[in-house]
Amino acid sequence: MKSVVDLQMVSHQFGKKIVLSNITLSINKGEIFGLLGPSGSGKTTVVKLITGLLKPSDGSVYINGEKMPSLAQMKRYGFMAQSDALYLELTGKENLDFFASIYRLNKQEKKQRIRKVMEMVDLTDHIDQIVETYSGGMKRRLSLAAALLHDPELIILDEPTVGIDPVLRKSIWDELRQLKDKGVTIILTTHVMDEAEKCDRLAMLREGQVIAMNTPEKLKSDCHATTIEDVFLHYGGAAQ
Ligand SMILES: Nc1ncnc2c1ncn2[C@@H]1O[C@H](COP(=O)(O)OP(=O)(O)OP(=O)(O)O)[C@@H](O)[C@H]1O
Repeated sequence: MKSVVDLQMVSHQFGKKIVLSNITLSINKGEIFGLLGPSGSGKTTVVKLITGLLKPSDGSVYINGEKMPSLAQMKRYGFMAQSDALYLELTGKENLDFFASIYRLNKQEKKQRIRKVMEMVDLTDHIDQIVETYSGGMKRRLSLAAALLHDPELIILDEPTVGIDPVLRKSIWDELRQLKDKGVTIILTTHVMDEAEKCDRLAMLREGQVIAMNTPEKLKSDCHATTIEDVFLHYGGAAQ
């Protein structure tokens, strides 16, 4: 299977504090790969290393075989950070117009893609509303729309469904699965167990180390657990 993202013996520290230790993993094309772990376990740091926004203290990160940070690769993926990077004084549409210009979409593509992604996140009715007046969940959804805008082949989402109600969360998962079926690779972080179950493969993080990595089914059967939460407890993780 072709890998899209590779981490080779990656460690990271902030000052003297070691936050990731010796992580090696490969994420395949068309896979929904979840990073699961309690708060502070290092999920966001892994995501920042994959995006190239942070350089590992040790080891290497590759996207499509290119060592990160690679500007060419950074232009290609879609990234949704944990905190929304939006212009609050602009409308939803104006925000997406701005991102479309960064991605250099032409006028026609811009129009089509903005309509499509706003439908995907159910914000069509709020497209001309000033973002400052959006709820927290609406801002999350607009950030997701921005990450999907240029139809990327790799999507990296840090806690994408925090603050999003269960009905919309389900429809966002349906969209993510459709993208996966088209061959899009999706990496996401979560500490929601039922969301972790929906991933093709999971890496469980605890204190900066991968304590287990496999499909949710295999993780459960290997330790005779019925839930992902039990798997986490089995490997010594703390439930969230
Ligand atoms: N810029 C920084 N400087 C110092 N320490 C940091 C910095 N960023 C993160 N850390 C520390 O690194 C560790 C891992 O943080 P990280 O944000 O990757 O965890 P996380 O699993 O994503 O947590 P959460 O689920 O709460 O977002 C934590 O102990 C955090 O305090």
